[in-house]
Formats: sequence, C-alpha cells, structure tokens
Amino acid sequence: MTPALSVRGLTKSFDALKVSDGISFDVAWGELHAIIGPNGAGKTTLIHQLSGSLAPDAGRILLGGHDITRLSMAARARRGLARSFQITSILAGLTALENVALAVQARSGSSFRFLRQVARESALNDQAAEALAAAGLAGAEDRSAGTLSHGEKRQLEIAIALAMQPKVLLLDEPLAGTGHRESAALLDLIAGLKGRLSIVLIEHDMEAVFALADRISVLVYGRLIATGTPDAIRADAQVRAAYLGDEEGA
Ligand SMILES: Nc1ncnc2c1ncn2[C@@H]1O[C@H](COP(=O)(O)OP(=O)(O)OP(=O)(O)O)[C@@H](O)[C@H]1O
Repeated sequence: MTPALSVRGLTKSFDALKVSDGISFDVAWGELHAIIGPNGAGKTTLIHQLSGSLAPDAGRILLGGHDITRLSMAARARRGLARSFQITSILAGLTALENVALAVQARSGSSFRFLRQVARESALNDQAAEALAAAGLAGAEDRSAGTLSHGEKRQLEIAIALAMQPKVLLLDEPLAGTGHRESAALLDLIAGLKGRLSIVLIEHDMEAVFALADRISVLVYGRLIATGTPDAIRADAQVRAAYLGDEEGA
C-alpha cells in the first residue's frame, strides 16, 4: 500500500551546515512515527520542510503517493497535511472557537467574499467545534483563548490542526513547557488520535515517545541513523552509542 507520507533524499543546508542529509522514511496510514535526536539534529528543520514553510535543496515529499515538494503550505493543508502551530499563533483576544475557525479559513487559503462568508459561517463553526471536542476542549468554545492554561493552549493548537481534517498531522514538541498533569492530558489526547490519522511526532520527552510511537526514526547531525519499533530502537547499538544510551536509560 502507498504510504501516507514518503520522504526521499531530503537535503537542506544552511550555508556550510547540512541540516538534512539525504533523509528518507515512510509513514504508514494510521501510524504514529516519532522523530527523535539530540538538540540541533535537524528535527524542526525537517518538520518545516514537511509542512512547506521551508524549501528543501533536494529530495521529494510524497503525500499519499502525490509529490507535494513544491506545494505551498495552504495547498498541502488542503491535501491533508496539517501541522500543529506554536502557541504564539493563538490569538488571545478571540475565543477558542474563533481561533479554530479563523485558522481553517486562513490555512485553506480561501479568499472569502462577504456573502459567501455568511453562508459558510455555520459549517465552519461546526467544523471548529468538532475539532475542539476531538482535542478535549468541548465546552471551551466561548472561552477567551488568553484565559486557557498552558496545557489547554497546547490542546487548542492541536484542535486548530485537526480542524483541517488532516490525513497526516505533524506535531512539533506538543509537550514542551507542560507540567505533569497537563502532559498526561496531552498524552491521552495524542493516544486517542492514534490510528485515526497518521502522525509525525517530534518530542523531547523520551518516555512519551517510547510509549506512543509505532515506529521511531533517529536523526543525528541531519542523518537518519535508524528507523524501527520502539523495542528495535532501544536495542540498536548505533542509536545507543550516538544518542539514546544515556538519555533513555532503558
Ligand atoms: N534558519 C536557519 N539558519 C541557519 N541555521 C539554522 C537555521 N535553522 C536552524 N539552523 C541550524 O540548523 C541546525 C538544526 O536545527 P533544528 O532546529 O532543526 O534542530 P532540532 O533537532 O530541532 O533541535 P532542538 O532539539 O534543539 O529543537 C542547528 O544547528 C541550527 O542552529
């Protein structure tokens, strides 16, 4: 079966620094695929290239077999690739529902005409409310986004990405900055999404990664040194030597 997402020979340099060095991997339909690696390995740069905010120097990205390498972020989102954005993209003065609805409008790249907007508003709000519920924020529709806790803002980011009804969701450090209870809620949320869509997860919390991921790819200095199940990655001598040995302590 054609993978949900295929990355082939992705290469990107910043001046002399090769940050993506011929990266290739597949994400199956419904798979949660984590990308791990030490600080500066190039994880965020990889996510930027997948989402379309950064153009690779070489290589290809295929979504369901279709080459999306040269498509804009909006075009990728319309085809089913969504990325959870950082909290800074949340508009504090608007409600949770308005944040999601606005993001759907903006990301789908639609140029709304006034009359059309009225007709589509209710469908848009329904879609936004559904996404909030899927992200565990049912009942928070009318709360001002600025009053949400840090963990709830993280959930709102995920709701914004889910509102695009993606086939592939890119999650960039969803647990960053969250406390114990908040991260447990986010873990439940991500675990609940598993199997319903494909997820590419970048996360520093190794316990979470090893608990959630179907497969893990390990990035070191821009190169993928291994891809496999959590057990295979844990046992991989090269991975332990390059990175995991001290960190995971498994
Ligand atoms: N726009 C840029 N211009 C120049 N260098 C950059 C740029 N973006 C990232 N880098 C460099 O590329 C390397 C990889 O950065 P990246 O943020 O992708 O790594 P990372 O694995 O996500 O790191 P972390 O785990 O610390 O978030 C780093 O050395 C970084 O300094």
